[in-house]
Amino acid sequence: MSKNITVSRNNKIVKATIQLTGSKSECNRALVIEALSKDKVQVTNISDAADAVLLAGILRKVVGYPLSVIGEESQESTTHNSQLTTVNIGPAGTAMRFLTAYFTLQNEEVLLTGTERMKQRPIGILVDALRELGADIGYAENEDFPPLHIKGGFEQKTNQITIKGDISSQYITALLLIANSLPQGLMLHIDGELTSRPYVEMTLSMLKQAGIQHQWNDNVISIANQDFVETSIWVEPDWSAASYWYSVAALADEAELFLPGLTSYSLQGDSVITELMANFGITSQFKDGGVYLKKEPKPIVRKIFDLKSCPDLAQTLVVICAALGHEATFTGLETLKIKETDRIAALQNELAKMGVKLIEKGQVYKLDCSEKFIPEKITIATYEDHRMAMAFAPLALVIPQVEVEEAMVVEKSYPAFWEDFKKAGFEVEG
Ligand SMILES: O=C(O)C1=C[C@@H](OP(=O)(O)O)[C@@H](O)[C@H](O)C1
Ligand SMILES: C=C(OP(=O)(O)O)C(=O)O
Repeated sequence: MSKNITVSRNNKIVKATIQLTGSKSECNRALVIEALSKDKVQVTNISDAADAVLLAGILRKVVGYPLSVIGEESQESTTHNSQLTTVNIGPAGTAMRFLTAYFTLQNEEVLLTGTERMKQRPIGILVDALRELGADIGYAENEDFPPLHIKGGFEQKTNQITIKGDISSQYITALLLIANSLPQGLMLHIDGELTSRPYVEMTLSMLKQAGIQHQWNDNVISIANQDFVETSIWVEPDWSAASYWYSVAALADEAELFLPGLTSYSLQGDSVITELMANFGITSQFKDGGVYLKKEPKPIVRKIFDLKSCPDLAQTLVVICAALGHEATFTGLETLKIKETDRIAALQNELAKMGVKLIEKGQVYKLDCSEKFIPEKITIATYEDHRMAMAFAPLALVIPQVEVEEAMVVEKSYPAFWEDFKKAGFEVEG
């Protein structure tokens, strides 16, 4: 595939069945659980998401893993110390955070690194918590940021940890995933508001599937030292990926889509897309082991969307509203600036190409479509962010040509995205 692809479409009636890959969030938790359980727990329906394939490669110690993750290049760069293994997790935020905790328990010395962007994504809160437990972690470049130098295996000093909840739930998940393997277990006090809460609930549910019990009272989550049970964990299809099909449905004149494998009782908080998109006339009917999306046009009334529990849906929703000229207000977007890119700035830059403004007023963001126009062609920069590519691609239903730069970024969570777009009748060139 060339770097850029151009998407277009000669009709606005979309009918397709799309089989989505496994959730990268569920899969990455399951892989860490599998590794810590010493294979008592087996993961099935592993996601094709590059972040998950990458983590599976590291945890299952696949030699010669692609993307030179634990390949020769990175190992050569660490010859100054033969004890030190370099593990490069590329752009995978969950892998970075989960492995930081995981490697503190292994009798290994590891340099945990990632892309240039990963080196700008803060991790100090998690490192501080692990150090309080007794772990030996150093910063190889800048204080509070990857790469990290982890000397694994430590004597636990305490089981009481207080951690800020409003920066990233991934720090909390990372600690919870290792909690039952700690000799004294863990009592985690969450300080302040918990962001991305459904992801913490997902972690606890998956631990439960693996036999690990917990208590959650007010802001304290406790997990005692206990053993995993023999079981297998099946990874559900990815609801965040499904959101782009809701977007397609919202921008089409007529849409009938079937997404097999998705259920209404998902562990993924992003399944809330069904409720959010009901506001845009998209119905979700669960039957035949999947979900049917149908468009039943109706006026859009809802003006305020709080996305604190589902930050990965922000780009999808903001772009849908921009395309429809619906001047909505968004809250709960605080964490967007430290994701794959500064997603607020990226949205502002790209929406400006169709005259739409996303105006920041403290913690509230408002869309201004008063100068909106529909160009013949729009070229979208993706900032190494898969969700920029996937959120903007459905614009091909309203703009004759949508060129997406560095289109392979979709691999991070949804490698078959462009193939699936073709299946749904889009022309995808490049
Ligand atoms: O735990 C997870 O799997 C994730 C948690 C969220 O991050 P934050 O907790 O940093 O918001 C989400 O944005 C990310 O894509 C996946
Ligand atoms: C934020 C995301 O991923 P991560 O933090 O795992 O890199 C995402 O997939 O939108």
